[in-house]
Order: sequence, then C-alpha cells, then structure tokens
Amino acid sequence: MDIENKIKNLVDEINYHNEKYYNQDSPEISDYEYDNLMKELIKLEEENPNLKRVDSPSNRVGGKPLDKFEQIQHKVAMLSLSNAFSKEDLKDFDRRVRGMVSGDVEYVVEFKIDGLSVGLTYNNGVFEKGATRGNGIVGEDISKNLMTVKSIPLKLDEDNEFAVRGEVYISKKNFEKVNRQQEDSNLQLFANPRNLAAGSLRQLDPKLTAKRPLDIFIFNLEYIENKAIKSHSESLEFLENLGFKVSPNYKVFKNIDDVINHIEYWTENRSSLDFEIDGMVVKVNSLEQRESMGYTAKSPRWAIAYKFPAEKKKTKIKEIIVEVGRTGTITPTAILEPVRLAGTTVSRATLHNEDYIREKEIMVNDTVLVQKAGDIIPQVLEVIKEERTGDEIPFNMPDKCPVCLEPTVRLEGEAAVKCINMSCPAQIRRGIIHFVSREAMNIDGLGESIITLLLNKNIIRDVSDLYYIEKEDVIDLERMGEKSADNLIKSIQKSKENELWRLINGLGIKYIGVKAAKILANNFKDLDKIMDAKKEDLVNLEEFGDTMANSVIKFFKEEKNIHVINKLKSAKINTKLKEDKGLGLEKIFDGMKIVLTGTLPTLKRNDAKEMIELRGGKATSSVSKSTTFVLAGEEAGSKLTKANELGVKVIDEEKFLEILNLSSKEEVQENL
Ligand SMILES: NC(=O)c1ccc[n+]([C@@H]2O[C@H](COP(=O)([O-])OP(=O)(O)OC[C@H]3O[C@@H](n4cnc5c(N)ncnc54)[C@H](O)[C@@H]3O)[C@@H](O)[C@H]2O)c1
Ligand SMILES: [Zn+2]
Repeated sequence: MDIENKIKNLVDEINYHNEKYYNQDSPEISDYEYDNLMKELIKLEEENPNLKRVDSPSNRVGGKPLDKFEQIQHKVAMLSLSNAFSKEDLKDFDRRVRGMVSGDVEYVVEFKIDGLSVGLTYNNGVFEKGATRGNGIVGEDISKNLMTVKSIPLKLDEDNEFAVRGEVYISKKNFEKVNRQQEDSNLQLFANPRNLAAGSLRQLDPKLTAKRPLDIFIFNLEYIENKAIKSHSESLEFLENLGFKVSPNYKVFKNIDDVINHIEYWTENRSSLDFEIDGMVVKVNSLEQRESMGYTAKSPRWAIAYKFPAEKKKTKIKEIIVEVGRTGTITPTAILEPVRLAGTTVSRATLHNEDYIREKEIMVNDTVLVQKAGDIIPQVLEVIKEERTGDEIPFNMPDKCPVCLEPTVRLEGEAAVKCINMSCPAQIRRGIIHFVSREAMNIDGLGESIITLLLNKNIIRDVSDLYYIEKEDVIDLERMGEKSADNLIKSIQKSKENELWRLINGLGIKYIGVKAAKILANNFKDLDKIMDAKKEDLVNLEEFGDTMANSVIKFFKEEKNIHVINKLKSAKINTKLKEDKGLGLEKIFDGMKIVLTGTLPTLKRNDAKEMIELRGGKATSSVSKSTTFVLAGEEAGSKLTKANELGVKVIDEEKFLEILNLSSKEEVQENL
C-alpha cells in the first residue's frame, strides 16, 4: 500500500475509535492498541509532512460535544497532552523545553488520573458552571451532575472570577462496589473506572449521577482575574487553601533525571494507590515560561504525559469459549483464573481469532501472561511453556456456529471464522440492537429483552419488520401493557422521520459509524445514490479511505441487505437528506452576520458560505459585536479568540448542520 493510503486508513480507523471512545463511552480496542495506531500515524506524518491532512486526528482533541446537553464554550481551550512512552521521550521533552526558554527550568510531576476531564468556573465565590472537554473548544454543560460530586466546593472564599480544570474519577474500591451492584441487578459491568466515571457524569438525570460515588482531583488553574500567580505549584497551593482537592502528591524537581526516578518509582508502586492512574504528567512550573512556549493545535508544549507500559500478570486459561458478533464473526475468548490486574479483577481475555491462537500456541489449561494497560479487554501475551504439565488441550475453532449450528466458514485472506447464515439469530439480534440504539434510529422502549422476545416469537426477523409490528403483535408480550405497546409503536413510527444519517448508521455497515454516516448523508443526500456510489466517489470523500469505501460497496452488493432496504422503503422510512426543502429555502439566517473560520471537518468553505447565503445570511470575514455566530473548525486561531473576548457564540459544523434543518429564524435564535 502506498503511504498516502496507509495514512488515510489509519485516519479512518482512529476516527472510528474516537467516536466509540469519546461519544459512546464504549471503546472497542485497548488504549494501548489505540496509542500504537496514533504513534504510527504521527510517525508517518512526520516523515511525510506533505501528506499530513489538516483534519488529521493527530491534530484534534477529544470528541464532539453531544447534543443532549447544552453546549458551553470554554474560556480557555481544554486541550490534550502529548505523550511519552520511554525515558528517551522524557529526555527529548526536556531538551525541547530547554531549547525554548531561558534560565533554570523546574518541573512539577503529578499523577495522571484516569477519569474524565472537566472544567469548573467560579464567580463571586460560588460555583457557576461545569463542562466536559468536548472537542476542546466547546464542551457539554454538566453543571447539575457535577454539583452532586461532594468534593466539588459550591461556595468558597474568593470573589474573583476564575476557572479550574480537574479529573473526575472513581476510587478502585467504589468501582468494584458499583460493578458488584451492577452484577447483582443483572446489568452490564463497566469496563474500567474511566468508563464508569464518564458514563455517570454524562447522564441526563443528575439523580443517577448522585448515586455514583464520584470524586475529583483539580490539576490546573485555567485563569483568574486580578491575581498574580507565578508558578503552577503556587496555584495548586492557592486552590488547596480555597478548599479544592488538588492533584495529590505532586512534586517539584529541578532536573529531568530526578523526574525520571520519581516516575520509575510510581511505575512500580502505582497499585498501592486507591485510584487508577494511567501515567504521570510532567509540567513546566513557571507560568511565564509556559506562556512563552505556547501550544500546538492539540496540546501545550510545556507538558507531557508519560504513559505507563502495560501491566502484565501470570494466570491460567480454564476454558476457551466462542461468541458470535453482529457481523457473524466468531470470536474466541479465554476464561481465566481470576487475577488482579491494573486495578480490576480480570477473568476473561480476548483471543481475537484462529491465527492468534495458532501463532501463540495457546491451549486450554495453559499458564499465560496477560496484559492490561488501563484497558478494556485484557490480552494474552504469551504462553509460559515451561509450566506445561501435559494436561493442556489444543483448541480448534468450531465448525458449527454455537448459536444456529450451521457450518462456519473462513474466507480466504481473512482471519475471522464466520457464521454466514443470514438468519442466524445471534447476528440478527445484535444488528437490531444496534439499529434501534441512541446513536442510530433512537427508538425508545425497545430494549434488548424485548428484541429477544420479538425474535423468539418470530414477530420480527430483521430490522425492517419493526415497522410492520402492530399493537396486537406485542400487547401480550411479557411486561408489556396497553400503554407501553402504544408507546412502542409510536416511537417506532416516529423514527421513520429520522435524519438520513441515523438510518445509514443503523444499517450496521462495517467501519461506518455516526460520523461517516453523516458524511455519506450530506454528500449523497439520498440513500439510493449511496447505494449506486462508485469507489471513486467514495474515496474522494473527506475522511474516507479504501477500507471504508470497500465496506460500503460490499454492503450494498449483498442481496439480503437490499431486501431489508426495500422493505424499509415500503414502510415509507425517510431515505433522503432533509436539508433541501425545494426551491424556496427558508430564510432562516435572514439579516444575520456569520463568520467562518478554520477548517471544517466535512464541508468545504465555499459550500458552507453558499449554505448561509442561500438562507439569507451574510458570510463575513471579521468578528465584531454584531456577528451573530462564528462557525469554527480546526485551527480556528485569532477569530476564535476575538469571538471569545466579545462573547460571540461559536458553533461547530455538526451544530451548524443541525441548525440548517430548522425552519425559522426564531428557531435558529433559540437553538444557538
Ligand atoms: N481505546 C480507544 O478506543 C481510545 C480511543 C480514543 C482515545 N483513547 C485513549 O485516550 C487517550 C487520548 O485521550 P486524551 O486526549 O484525553 O489524552 P490523554 O488521556 O493522553 O491525556 C490528557 C488528559 O489527561 C488528563 N489528566 C489526568 N491527570 C492529569 C494531570 N494531573 N494533569 C493534566 N492532565 C491530567 C486530562 O483530563 C487530560 O484531558 C489515548 O491516548 C488513549 O489512551 C482510547
Ligand atoms: Zn449462526
């Protein structure tokens, strides 16, 4: 593969995992694997600067703020950190710092708490607002949820306006407690403390958040009015005196060797802490020096996060089980003798596929080394062959699907063994769960247990059957009454009017998540056109690589998919983009002055301009008090700063596209 395509594919893959991790709080790969993808991308981009795309994820912070919350624009951008994985990386960092500033350098070293980043603002001594990081510029307003975190002071003795940043986390003890409760109530377990903290804080109902024993460490003073503070350590002391729980056990060092020693100590001893850390953060202490160093698009130049290597432990494989996924892939999983690893008890590890098992010569009853790096799914690293006793049993992938008992196949050139039975219940069930989920067709009242019932009773066989359900079909189902049956049918019917991207995402095309679904919807405007798209059309889309394009084409070649789509169409489900309401577009931007700045993720600048003008707005180039809003993309720069100073509203592309669907100027004003 040529380098350009390699970069494109990496970008696709990373974008897909970002969406899973930041927006859905349900990552599919470990942080370790993710970091490796990112490392590879950064390396290729550094070697081929001309191939680096402006919208590269290596330039970008976090995920998109979700619409279910009010959006908050941060006064100081909430950025990410660049990473170090070795002593050498830390020494390089030290050299870079000393090359940029004059005089002595002091470093503060802190724990890198594995939680969710939040920003808090205070004014006149009271807590005002709290937000998630979002995309770094705009975050989600989670003030009410944060108020339930007991260690966040709501009143304090400081009248000046200021903002702090911290990490909301859950202690190891409380993490296990919550997971035990989940287990008792037959609910899904949280993969790790970070997921639990993030999931709890992004609840719509603060009462749910209040039930979770969340905590916070504050690690930065973002700004303060009328107060001269010289160093980071001084600001932490100041915050501690105000009553904040600040970054625990932070230490100041005068040279990088001492920093490295300290980090080595905690690499060995982190399990003694009662909260999870995934690394150590090294920050320049002098605020004046920090200012002179500044920022890249994604992170400050004056700090670096050292990521711990994966923690490893020995344990035994008791059994190997197989499960069938949405696309029919049969995945082997090792059931382990439970072992404590990176803060959680591990009793399963993924074995990926047949080749992985062969290559590592894994057998049932083997003693193995497992690894977990703040991860979701632990991995089997290697078999400790010296510990074999003769009781080991080789494992073969099943030749029958464990669910439908039809023969399995392994296609040439693919690692996965699959069940290709189109009517295999395991695949269909997962596909339907995905179709109705919040990020897809968003059908209320259709939980996993009802879907299972509907399938078992043969009321539905694929997603399109949902639209043909009648009240009589469901009213007698367990725990269903007249009222819930009505509501269920109503929400199914309502989903017919959904935006096109929801349908595309719901179809479950491999590699096509929310973001890619939106790109397809916005570019082709019609499901039929997407179905007819040629490979050239697809790879030319922003953010699309070979893998994604091939996957789309393959999906729409399959007869069973066409069949489902035809049934969906007969049910009169919306298959068109709603943006264009015929010739006379509503003048929803009438008289508004709108400033465009930075690179937008999918729209070309001229297209965005045209969209504004067609709706009666004026696209201007400089920000002033009379600007209605700024539409900002990556690297928005000085216009963004100006907008912030003047208190002019800033929105991102996603929000913009949403606003385009509104039907009056009043609605736009309300929704800004
Ligand atoms: N598994 C996946 O699919 C997946 C996907 C996306 C991201 N990720 C993970 O997320 C990481 C990227 O996320 P990120 O942008 O939040 O970067 P990061 O986690 O590498 O570092 C930045 C964050 O560290 C936090 N932090 C904790 N303690 C801190 C302290 N004392 N001082 C300063 N900051 C502190 C801050 O909240 C900040 O946002 C990746 O390296 C990867 O590990 C995983
Ligand atoms: Zn099957």
